[in-house]
Amino acid sequence: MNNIKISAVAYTNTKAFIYGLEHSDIINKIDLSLDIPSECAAKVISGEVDLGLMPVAAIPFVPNANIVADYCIGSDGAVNSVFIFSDVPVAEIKTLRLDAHSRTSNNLAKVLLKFHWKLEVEFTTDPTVKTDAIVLIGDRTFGKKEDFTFVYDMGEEWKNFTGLPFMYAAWVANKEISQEFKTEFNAALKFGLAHRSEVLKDLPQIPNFDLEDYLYHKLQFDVTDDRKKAMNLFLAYIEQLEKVSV
Ligand SMILES: C=C(O[C@@H]1C=C(C(=O)O)C=C[C@H]1O)C(=O)O
Repeated sequence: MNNIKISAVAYTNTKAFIYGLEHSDIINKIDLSLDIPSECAAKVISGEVDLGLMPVAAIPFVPNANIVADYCIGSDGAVNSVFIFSDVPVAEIKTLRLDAHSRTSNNLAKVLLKFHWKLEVEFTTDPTVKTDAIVLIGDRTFGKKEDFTFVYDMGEEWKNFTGLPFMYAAWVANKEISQEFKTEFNAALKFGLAHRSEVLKDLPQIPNFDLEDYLYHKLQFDVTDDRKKAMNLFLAYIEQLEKVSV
C-alpha cells in the first residue's frame, strides 16, 4: 500500500501531534511534510497530499472533505497565538494587513471586525504597506504582546462574540481514508498529547511566553460538538462576508 501523504503545521501548536506520529508505528505508513498553514491548505486542496492539518476557513475548497480525527487545533477563549496587533483602539482601525501564513485567522479577523465590532475595514496582504493593525499568528507572535499598544486575542474575542470555543485547524482528508488508518492515526495523536511534558522539555525557552500554559491550557485539542458548531457558524459568517450588499 502507498504511504498516506500528510501536511502538518510547522508551528509549536502541532508539536505534540508530531511527537505522537513520530513515536508510533504509523510513521512508517505516512510521508509527513511540515508547512505553514496556508501551504497545508494549498496541498490538501490541490491533492498534493491526502490529508492535512487544514485551516478550517479553507475546508469548503477541499474536494470530498472529511474530518478524520478526534483532535484539532482549538481554544476556548484566549489562545495566545492568534492576534490582531494594533497601533489604535479597535474602534479606530481603518486598515489591516493580513498574515500570509494564515487562512483561518485572516477570515476570523474579517468576521470579528464586521459582525462583532461592526466596522468597515480595508484589508491588504502587501507587506510593504503601513496599516493601523496587523493579523499575526503562530510562533512569530510569541513574546510580542508587549511590542504593541493594542492587542486583541481572536480566540478570546470569538468567545466574547458567540460564547463558543473555536477550532482553527482540523485533520481533513480529500479522499476516503480506511477506518483502520483513522484508528491508528487517532491513537498516535492521543499518544502525543499525553506526552506534552516530553515535548516541552525539547522546546527552547521563549522570553515573555509561557509554553507550558500554551500547550496545556490555551490550546485545546478535542473536536467537541461545540467546536463543530463554532466551525459551522464561522463558515456561515465567512459566506456572509462574500455577499455584496445592494
Ligand atoms: C492557534 C493557531 O492556529 C492556527 C491558525 C491557522 C490559520 O490562521 O490559518 C491555521 C492553523 C493553526 O496553526 C496558530 O497558528 O497560532
